[in-house]
Amino acid sequence: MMSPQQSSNFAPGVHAVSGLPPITGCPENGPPHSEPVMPSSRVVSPSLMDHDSNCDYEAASADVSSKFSFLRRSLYPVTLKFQDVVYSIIVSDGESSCFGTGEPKTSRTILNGVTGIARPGELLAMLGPSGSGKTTLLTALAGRLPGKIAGIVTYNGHPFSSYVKRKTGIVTQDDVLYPHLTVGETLTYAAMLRLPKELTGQEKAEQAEMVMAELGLSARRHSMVGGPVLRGVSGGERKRVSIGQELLINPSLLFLDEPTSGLDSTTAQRIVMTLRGLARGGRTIVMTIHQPSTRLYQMFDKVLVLSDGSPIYSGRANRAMEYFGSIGYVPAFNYVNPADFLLDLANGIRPVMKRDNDHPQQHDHELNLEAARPNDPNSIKQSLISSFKRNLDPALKAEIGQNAMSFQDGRQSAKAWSSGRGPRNESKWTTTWWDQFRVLLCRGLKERRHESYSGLRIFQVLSVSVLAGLLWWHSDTSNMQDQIGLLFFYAIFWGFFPLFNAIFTFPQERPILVKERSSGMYRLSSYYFARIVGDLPMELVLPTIFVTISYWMGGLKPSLATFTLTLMVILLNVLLSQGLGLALGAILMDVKQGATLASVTMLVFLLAGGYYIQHMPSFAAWLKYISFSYYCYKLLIGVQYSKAELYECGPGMHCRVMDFPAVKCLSLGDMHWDIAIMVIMLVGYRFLAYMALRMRELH
Ligand SMILES: Nc1ncnc2c1ncn2[C@@H]1O[C@H](COP(=O)(O)OP(=O)(O)OP(=O)(O)O)[C@@H](O)[C@H]1O
Repeated sequence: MMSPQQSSNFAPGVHAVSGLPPITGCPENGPPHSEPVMPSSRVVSPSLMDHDSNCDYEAASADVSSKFSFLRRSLYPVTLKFQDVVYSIIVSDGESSCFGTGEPKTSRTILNGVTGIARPGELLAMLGPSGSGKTTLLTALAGRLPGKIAGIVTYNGHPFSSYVKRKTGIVTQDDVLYPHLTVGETLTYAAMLRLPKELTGQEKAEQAEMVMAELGLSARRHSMVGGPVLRGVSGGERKRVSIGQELLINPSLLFLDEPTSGLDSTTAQRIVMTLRGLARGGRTIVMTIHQPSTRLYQMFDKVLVLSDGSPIYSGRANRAMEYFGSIGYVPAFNYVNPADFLLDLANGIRPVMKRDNDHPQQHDHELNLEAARPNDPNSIKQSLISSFKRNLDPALKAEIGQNAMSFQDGRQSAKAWSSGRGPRNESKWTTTWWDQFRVLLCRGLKERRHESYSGLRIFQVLSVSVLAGLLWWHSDTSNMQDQIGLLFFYAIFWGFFPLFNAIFTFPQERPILVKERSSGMYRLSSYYFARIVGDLPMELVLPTIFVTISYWMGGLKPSLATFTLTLMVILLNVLLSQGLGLALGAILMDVKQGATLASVTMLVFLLAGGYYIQHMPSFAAWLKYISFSYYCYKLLIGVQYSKAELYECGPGMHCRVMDFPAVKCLSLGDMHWDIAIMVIMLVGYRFLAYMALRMRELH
């Protein structure tokens, strides 16, 4: 256990002076804490510890570690311990009716009694077949699992806290990055958001530069990151960008979910080498990996092997083979990849017995033992799980037992940590609200520049405006119905268009928002305001172009004041419908559902807008009061025609516009009320969108 006092031995200032744990060269230069962990020393003697196999990598790791020395400043080494971690979920058992009602729910255990320890300077790899629970365990240890876990997980003897959260980096399996930003922009914006406000912008940019240089990304500084549909940098480079984003904060604990998947072996090796170097700098690094090569395996300090959510081994990587040998599982060949061997065991595949020609009697004895052992995969797994439980190192048990006590005692101190009175007395946010807003606004504008100024969008608006101008070419009051039709078209077109654009906003941004918010990068409010302010230019420029073209071509009142007021009403309508789109997107968080609901809503608003149906039955008349198109349409007519305005209602006859049937039924009154209602809707929809985002975060 490490008390706060003890752990303060690693306090940043002291650490900066004392430097990193020494890297002295092979064979002594193992991780700083190199005592054996598990399985029991009864099974594998500590004297069997073998550093030689790691020899080649130590020098390289030392090299990488020294490269990253610029990150030492605020390092706060963390010992991660976890004991008997159990995690279950409730699932429907699949025997439901085709309507999906009344599905029986059952509990499924994903993790079952997982125990282990990772100390500063160590690289712990979690191995296991697909679906064995590696990602779930990693997410749980990183404090990001939504449900409750049973068991004990401590960080320097304390439970998870907001302080630990800020010292923790997590790199997910899928790279969650903005595809249209360059590598340089991605890392620089991350630095601006994640590094403390005490550093100047220049210093933060320099930090991003250094991370780029050390991860070999400098040459790709100006390349787009790309994604599934947009070709950008390579998969390995993208992975390094993701790692770089976490390195910027100099995490004491770094979790990586399959950082090498999909990469060639050389790139994978380079990445693991980098991670090992980072670990040697005093960090605790935990990663999951599917099928490491022998070379990769040799770089791990510790491994934890999971089989169906239960551990079959947790301890030093270079002792795993001896451990399994000591409980009777020996590979058939001398030169087997340990990872392949462990994965076979985790899958319940018993290794073929190796024939020992020098000791045939011994071999026969082993064959007899072998015959007595279970053969089917489930029994083999069960036998391995039980062996692991039996052979847990007593020293570790005692150590974690102490931890359990400190966990109880630590509740108070955990509170102090999370309330900001922690070891470094830091506030919850590293940057101010305004800085977050500013950086997020700039980043959003850069990311969406292609979308905002896309030729296709501009072409769409230009072509519709010219078409409308031609269709309504110089319409005048002799064709009142046509002219009113143009005003209604404005209300509808500028209701649909922004609504459908806005619906995609939050469902599309959700993965990045979740990732960045869970790293405590910024407040939700600063993100939200940056997003809506960032959308403004394009939301306002396009309708302005549209109205300017179609208004004058369409022969509406040739008065600058009327034109300006018309434009204002349309811009208000645009902001309102955008707000509704944001709210629908945030509530449903699903593009398909959002688009369906939006089309139904807009159809209702269109029909209840006052143009098509002038005499609605009283039981449905209320619909028009919730339709913002109705208020917009009323305002456009109120702005266009004065009370005394006349139109040609027959050959040589003039009537009051206010008596025109389609206008009369709108019962135009004081326009201030319509404006007030639209403004209330505008604020209400946006507030609703914000609240929906907040609620989503809680679930
Ligand atoms: N929220 C969930 N709902 C349903 N099943 C879940 C959930 N979370 C995890 N599981 C299940 O738990 C098991 C472990 O999942 P996990 O992603 O941790 O495995 P893994 O070892 O990381 O797999 P892989 O190597 O394929 O990524 C899987 O069978 C998965 O389907």
